[in-house]
Amino acid sequence: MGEFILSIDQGTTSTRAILFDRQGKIVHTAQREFKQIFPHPGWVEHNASEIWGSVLSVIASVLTESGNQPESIDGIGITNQRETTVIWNKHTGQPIYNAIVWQSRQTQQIVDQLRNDDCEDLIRRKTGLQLDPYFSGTKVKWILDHVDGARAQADKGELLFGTIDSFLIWKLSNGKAHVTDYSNASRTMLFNIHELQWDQELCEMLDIPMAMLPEVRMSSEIYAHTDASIFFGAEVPIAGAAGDQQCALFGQACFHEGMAKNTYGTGCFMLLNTGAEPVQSDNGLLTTIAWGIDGNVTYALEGSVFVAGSAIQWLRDGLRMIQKAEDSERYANKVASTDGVYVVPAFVGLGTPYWDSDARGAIFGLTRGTEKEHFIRATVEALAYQTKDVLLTMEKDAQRSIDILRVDGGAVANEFLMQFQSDLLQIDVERSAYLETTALGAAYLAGLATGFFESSEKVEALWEKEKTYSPKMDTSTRDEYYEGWKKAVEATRLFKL
Ligand SMILES: Nc1ncnc2c1ncn2[C@@H]1O[C@H](COP(=O)(O)OP(=O)(O)O)[C@@H](O)[C@H]1O
Ligand SMILES: O=P(O)(O)OC[C@H](O)CO
Repeated sequence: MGEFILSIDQGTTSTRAILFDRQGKIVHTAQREFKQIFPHPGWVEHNASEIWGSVLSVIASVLTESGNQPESIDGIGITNQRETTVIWNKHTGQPIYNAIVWQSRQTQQIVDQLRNDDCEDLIRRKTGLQLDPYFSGTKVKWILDHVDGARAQADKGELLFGTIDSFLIWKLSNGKAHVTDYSNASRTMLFNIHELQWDQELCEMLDIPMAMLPEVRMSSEIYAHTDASIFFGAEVPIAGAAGDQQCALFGQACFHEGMAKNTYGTGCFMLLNTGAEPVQSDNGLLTTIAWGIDGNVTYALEGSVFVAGSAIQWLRDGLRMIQKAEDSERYANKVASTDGVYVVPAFVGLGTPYWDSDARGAIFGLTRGTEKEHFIRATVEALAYQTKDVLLTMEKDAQRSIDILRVDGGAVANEFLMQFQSDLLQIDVERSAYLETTALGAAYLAGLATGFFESSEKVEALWEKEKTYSPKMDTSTRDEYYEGWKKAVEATRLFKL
């Protein structure tokens, strides 16, 4: 048995490789950013070959920098930015187009057509998802429709589709396994989450040959071994995979019905474990699969905010108001409030509960006295307001109150944000001792399959809280702030070009 589990966390902005020990502690991390491609306004793409290169490079770095051999790895867990769509040639392994990223809006027309054809209800019933360009199905169709010769190749069975997990497992195993897990399949808009299989009617609706689709497996099982020629001479079991938000739920040990977490990364994603039964949402939440383990599937309700940490990146890279993401906290703390300024970062539309893909970002409440500090504070606060929108919806749909929120992701380093979040929600916000809960979740999934981790009970006992933020703001101020936010969102949605 090896000494470590290797987690590969393939996120929207960077790829990480992390070695975990038996206590779930990080032994070493390597990270690499890759290019964000914006071919047109609202489109977001990645070069899938560059992503594959980044994966190999972080694996090499984590091993060499920590002085470990590939043989010391007991198993590999993969977690990924979800919905992002790759189509590759099964003979050459070459992607036929850039990966279309989950945030991208280039399939809006396909979505509009499906809406006109009255498919929205059917899609929601079968997949638990909203009809939106966010999900993989319309992205697959777009690539097949737009890349010269792609449809003919697909019909001949020469092309494979996968979310990033699937692509990486195929690459690492040198084409031996074309698989995905239940959590990732549930984000494609092609998977029937009740029957637990690809849905022929949806595939026909989108003109997608089913032969392109990966086999759907448990989130914790050995899918294949790495090919020695690729994995530095070793054949290591690839033993776990799940979408990054589901992995964060697992890494936060939210194993029981009613437990919730919110991850503040590029976007913000709140997931509530709803147990063995799917809960249908009437208010714009997604019904999704959390994971499949030991032959059983667990469901979750999810609220998705498209722009969260990326709004902070926009302050840094687009507006050049800050030099580093962490500067946002210092500036936010320099003023006592935003003085009535609201930033609604609807850069790629609005997700839960609005699902308004035509909305675009807006700023309200500017006066001659507005300073950079107010603007920055309002942008940070927007992460918390969007989270409140989601939490209120979740409480309504799940018909239960959420009394504690476990949080993780890059932006939870921001103490101002955490306190403001607790104030706005009037509940305790618990920051996990492990900020890399996504990668940890993937490590647990892989380690449970190989026997590296003994049981989910043992894993649950490893969870540790680093800090609790409790509400301090008086309720009238909180209500006044939130009312202002709701007006700002309403006004944002009225403005359409
Ligand atoms: N101190 C901070 N305050 C606010 N946002 C932050 C801070 N540190 C990092 N971020 C944001 O967190 C995001 C990175 O988080 P991460 O969990 O690594 O995201 P992802 O997995 O989506 O790539 C970036 O968008 C960054 O702007
Ligand atoms: O890369 P992240 O962490 O922002 O996660 C992206 C989500 O999986 C998109 O659904």
